[in-house]
Amino acid sequence: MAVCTVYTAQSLNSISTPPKTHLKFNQKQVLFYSTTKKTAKKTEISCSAEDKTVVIGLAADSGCGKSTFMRRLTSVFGGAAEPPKGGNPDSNTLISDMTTVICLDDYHSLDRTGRKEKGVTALDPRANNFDLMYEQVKAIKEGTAVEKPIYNHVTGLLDPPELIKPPKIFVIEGLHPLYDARVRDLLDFSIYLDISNEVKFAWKIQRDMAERGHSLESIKASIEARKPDFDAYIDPQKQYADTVIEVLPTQLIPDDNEGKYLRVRLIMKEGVKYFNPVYLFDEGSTISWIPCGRKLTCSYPGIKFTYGPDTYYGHEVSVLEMDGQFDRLDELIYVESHLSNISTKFYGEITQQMLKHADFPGSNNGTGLFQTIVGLKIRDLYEQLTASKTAAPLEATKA
Ligand SMILES: Nc1ncnc2c1ncn2[C@@H]1O[C@H](COP(=O)(O)OP(=O)(O)OP(=O)(O)O)[C@@H](O)[C@H]1O
Ligand SMILES: O=C(CO)[C@H](O)[C@H](O)COP(=O)(O)O
Repeated sequence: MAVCTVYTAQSLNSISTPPKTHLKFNQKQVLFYSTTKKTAKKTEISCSAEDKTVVIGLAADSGCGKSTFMRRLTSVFGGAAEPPKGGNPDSNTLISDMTTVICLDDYHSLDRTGRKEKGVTALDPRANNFDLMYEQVKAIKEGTAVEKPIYNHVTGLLDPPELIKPPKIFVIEGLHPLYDARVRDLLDFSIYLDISNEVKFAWKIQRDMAERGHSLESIKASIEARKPDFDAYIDPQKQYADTVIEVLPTQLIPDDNEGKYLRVRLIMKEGVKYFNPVYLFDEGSTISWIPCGRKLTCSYPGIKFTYGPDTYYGHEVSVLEMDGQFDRLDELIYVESHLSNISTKFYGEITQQMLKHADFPGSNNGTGLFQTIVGLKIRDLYEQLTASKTAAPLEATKA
């Protein structure tokens, strides 16, 4: 355990000005008065800065697989994610032992009627309260609980707020986690799910017709109505993401428009602290690999992996791509054993995770595979970040 030197007031009651900084030590909030150093009492205590919350941002349009990704991510950290106990049954929050996932729809400043009256969509920044989003994400990151609003998707109204306590890993998912520069700067890691229009359309039709009773025409109309704001406010966020999962129609079947087979690209930014991009065979080389053969069963149209360096919005990136789908998920171990920097804790962990959630959408293709890999990379990043934060105060004391 690191040792921290803390200057506390002799008596907290004697302090009339607001504290400069809040630090969290051994589960307790300690007020740290850097400006009152002369009069304050100097104490050395063991300090556990590992309590600090790591903040992850996941951006995507509605119906693009955020919930599915979240289920894979929270599973990597263990324990099931549940809505807050005894809270609003329409809460959008999911809590597990290590993680709390909030949906940024809760920062809509206009309810459904308000948006209709003003003629704006939920994607429009004018329908969202970024000041509050920033204040509350910052507070959580600093270890302070917040009363977060709830946007009720059933009624279309803003409900009374719910208490959110700082977890170890705080995930903010939704339309705008990377839109506001202040919120963006609070993120320790960010992901953008980039689903091409063709694929988005196929997924939305499948869900909204089967589960929500919408007609094909109304789904088409809703996608068209959102498109200008999607292009203006949501899509540009992908340039800021540390990792993008891009989902496109297959190239294995010429002019395919059935949407059954997908080409999925994992675009990983180089130079991100605590994040080493995954590679296939040889780091930095350009590789094309058709693994179908003795160890991997592939029916038509087969499977193709590619890997190599590229640039994305002016950033150096590594891109791992999978086109096609697995016939047998247990054989994924063959592919896993050829990937490096995957941040697994034991041989076959990716395959085990994929088999565990074989019923989730995308488990037989690159969407499930890459979401699982990103989950493992986030766990690794969390472990490195907390280890470094624990060590950091000791360094400060030495200085
Ligand atoms: N990887 C995938 N492969 C195939 N279909 C998928 C995949 N991911 C999601 N879908 C489809 O898209 C639908 C929406 O997925 P999900 O609920 O995870 O998205 P979401 O972004 O959380 O949506 P919303 O924000 O509207 O709640 C699912 O019901 C499923 O039909
Ligand atoms: O883009 C969305 C993100 O989930 C929703 O459409 C937005 O939050 C508005 O919700 P609703 O349609 O339930 O009023």
